[in-house]
Amino acid sequence: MKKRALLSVSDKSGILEFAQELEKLDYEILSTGGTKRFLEENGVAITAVDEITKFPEILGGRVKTLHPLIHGGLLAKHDDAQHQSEMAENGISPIEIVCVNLYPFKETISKPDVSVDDAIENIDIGGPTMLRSAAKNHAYVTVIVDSEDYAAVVNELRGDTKVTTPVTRRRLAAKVFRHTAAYDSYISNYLTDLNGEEYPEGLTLTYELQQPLRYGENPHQKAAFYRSPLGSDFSIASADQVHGKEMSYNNIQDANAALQIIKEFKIPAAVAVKHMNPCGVGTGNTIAAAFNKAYEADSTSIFGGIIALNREVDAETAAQLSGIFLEIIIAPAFSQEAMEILTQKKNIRLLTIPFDGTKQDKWNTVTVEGGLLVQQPDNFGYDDADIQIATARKPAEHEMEALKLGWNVVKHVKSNAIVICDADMTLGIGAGQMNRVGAAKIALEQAGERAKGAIMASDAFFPMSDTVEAAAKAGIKAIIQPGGSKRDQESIDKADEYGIAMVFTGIRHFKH
Ligand SMILES: NC(=O)c1ncn([C@@H]2O[C@H](COP(=O)(O)O)[C@@H](O)[C@H]2O)c1NC=O
Repeated sequence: MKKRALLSVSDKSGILEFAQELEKLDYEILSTGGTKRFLEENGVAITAVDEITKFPEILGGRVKTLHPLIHGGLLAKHDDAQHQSEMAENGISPIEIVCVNLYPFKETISKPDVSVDDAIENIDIGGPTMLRSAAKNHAYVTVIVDSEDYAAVVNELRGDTKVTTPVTRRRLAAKVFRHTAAYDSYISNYLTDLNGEEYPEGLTLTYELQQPLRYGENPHQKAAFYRSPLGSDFSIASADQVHGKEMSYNNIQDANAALQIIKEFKIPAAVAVKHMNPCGVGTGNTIAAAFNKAYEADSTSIFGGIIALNREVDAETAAQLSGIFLEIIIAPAFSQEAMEILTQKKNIRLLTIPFDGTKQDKWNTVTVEGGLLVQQPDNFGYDDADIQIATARKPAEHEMEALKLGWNVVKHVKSNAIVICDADMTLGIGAGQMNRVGAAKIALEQAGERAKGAIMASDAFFPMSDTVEAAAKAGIKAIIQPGGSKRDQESIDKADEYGIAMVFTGIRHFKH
């Protein structure tokens, strides 16, 4: 009796060649409606599954292969006497190879106007059932869920033993269970979202390997990058690397940080990042002017930095960029001339990102040892409606512009965070300090003389008036901060004493 292979696929790519190889290897091929039609049209002889089950495909395809004559053939142990006698009694023959890919549920729910009915109809039931049966019985059955595996299986079947190896069968079975687990997680997350359930009793997250990395944060740490298939489409995971060395773990983190900052700006802007903190942010009428400001903001720290720009990089900007040692440049596009200039540097990584992406991650996650924290992304930007003027003096118009810039940047600086800036560039950034006045001193020292007439932004309220005092002494003219301290009045009095304008946003932007 011929060995049997059951092929039932939604995505038909590569299936014809695979079926032809199986035919050559003398397999009988069983198939469901659409797969059968496709293969027969291309000259492959097929036995219909319903010829075996003597039961038609019903309910618009909801029931095709869910039958003991199929699942008995998939689940029977080939060397178990009891199984073999039950098979014979019930007229069941073994199926040695199963090749199934599933209804495109993920692709269906990714369509913007998908209906619930359409989504439900794209939940595959018979396919995962066959995959799971075959994968459980991988001691005897070869199961394939990914067309990438067709060639490897054919190679083994062509070998001397004419069978796949136990290691291959186990590898393919593990892949199946990963695949069906991910498939179920898309379905459960979709239904959970429809019901608006926020914190279900379990969280099933699915990621796909983007790339193994040479190492992690340090060379002795192994690492890889996984992407969220239904996640943000304006992200480092959706970047296209057009030039340069392979991205590293730290590059990915830094590039992500740079992107989150650049997203705050509609006007031409440039952001330089080091160790996940901005070291310079500039805006201007052109992208070259914006980059120039970001460079001037801190021409020391930018060395070895990661740059994100929100306009196409032109030749003028490329010429400026190429004068500095940079790790990465991210932009919506690079002009041809810019590419010619920048690609002269072999190692620099050039990334394009679709800045018109509209999908956002619904949750941010971070691991702690033994667990996972989830929270909404911090999507609050500067909003005039939040602003309350706390001091006698109101900010002047140009100070207000600077306050907006400072507020948009300080949100992305590790807490405790202080930013000194004017209306189109940062002048000093104090990041990750254990006390607020310490962050202020770092930022003010870096700004130096440039602090005179500039503004200060603070990611959280001032617990006492010492930061206002330090700001005043350096010549700061306006401050933006959330407010909300029991001792706000002391800071307000201090600002009034020095004629500083201070505004409260009511929103805190801690970043750990
Ligand atoms: N209902 C069943 O018994 C069943 N058996 C196989 N399928 C799926 O039907 C698809 C192939 O269908 P066709 O060969 O008719 O194009 C495959 O994605 C397969 O996973 C089924 N469909 C859905 O549940």
